[in-house]
Amino acid sequence: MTQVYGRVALIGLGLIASSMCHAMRRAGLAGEIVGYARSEETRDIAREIKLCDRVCDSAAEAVEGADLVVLCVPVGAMGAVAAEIGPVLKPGATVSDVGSVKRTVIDAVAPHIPAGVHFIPAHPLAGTEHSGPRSGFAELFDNRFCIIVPVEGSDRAAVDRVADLWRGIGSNVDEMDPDHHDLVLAVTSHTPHLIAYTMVGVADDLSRVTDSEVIKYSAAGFRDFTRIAASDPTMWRDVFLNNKEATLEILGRFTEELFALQRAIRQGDGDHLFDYFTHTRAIRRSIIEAGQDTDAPDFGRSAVKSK
Ligand SMILES: NC(=O)c1ccc[n+]([C@@H]2O[C@H](COP(=O)([O-])OP(=O)(O)OC[C@H]3O[C@@H](n4cnc5c(N)ncnc54)[C@H](O)[C@@H]3O)[C@@H](O)[C@H]2O)c1
Ligand SMILES: O=C(O)C(=O)C[C@]1(C(=O)O)C=C[C@@H](O)C=C1
Repeated sequence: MTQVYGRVALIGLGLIASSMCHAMRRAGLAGEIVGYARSEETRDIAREIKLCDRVCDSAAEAVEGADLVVLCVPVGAMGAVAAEIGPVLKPGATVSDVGSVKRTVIDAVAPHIPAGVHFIPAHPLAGTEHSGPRSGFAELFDNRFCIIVPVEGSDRAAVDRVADLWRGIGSNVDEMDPDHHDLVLAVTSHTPHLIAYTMVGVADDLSRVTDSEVIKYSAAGFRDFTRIAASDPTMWRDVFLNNKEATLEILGRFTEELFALQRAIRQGDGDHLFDYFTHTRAIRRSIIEAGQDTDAPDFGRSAVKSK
């Protein structure tokens, strides 16, 4: 793989930035990787594990001379970081981000990007419940999507170059408009996380079932909920505060469906339950058929094909 950028600066050295470091190194996509994180502890760890070629003590120092700057901080912190680095960005450089929400990030960051610097927002659809500089791994983005969200007047060549980087990192690339991105992610990621947080909270609250019973008898479904509900609280607080409208819309629809299922259970309406579950099973099967679930065991795929 050939180099896509000379110097890449990563601001925030958590799961996503550290995975980008490993993946860029794996494919030789950057001449030099420079990093900055707000906490001294994170910077020390990054230096100790040699995550980047250089770790700087300020964001401004890290972006100096960088061809690509990627903001990898919680979405609520993007605007403040952009304000700090805006005045020292190299003319012709590109600023991108990896935030899970796009509209508010664009509104907060764009005003700080000087003329002559490109701003190309992006969102890799890959993650784990872990965070921090030690949690990253090169394969995180392999065969996942990275959605690029060009802003008005985005330079085509700059967009294509960011797309080349993400392809080099292992991802498939799509483009979307910011509001549509936020609605899609409210359905596929944000509301499901809220439901997982709630379910784990409910289990914890139920005094007739002890915590040790929940741990001991967790079947696969609940185990997945606890994994998701272990995700970083700062990141997810910021996601919900910044994707308020879309999340509330999807949550409203979710509540309506839940009430209908609740009524069907109370009234013993087996047909309603059966039809509903048949429909949702078809959705799962179409995801597997489209090859979108790389974690699904092979027997799942062949079982679908054989029907
Ligand atoms: N974790 C995921 O599953 C996932 C997936 C895709 C995108 N994202 C997005 O990527 C971004 C980073 O997430 P992550 O999982 O790598 O988080 P993380 O918690 O692992 O890392 C965040 C980093 O940002 C730093 N930071 C926090 N506040 C800061 C501030 N005000 N100024 C400077 N640095 C600050 C932290 O010190 C840390 O180094 C978020 O915007 C998140 O929405 C996360
Ligand atoms: O697999 C996980 O742990 C994730 O939650 C990753 C996940 C998702 O919902 O799919 C979470 C947030 C993102 O912005 C992108 C990906």
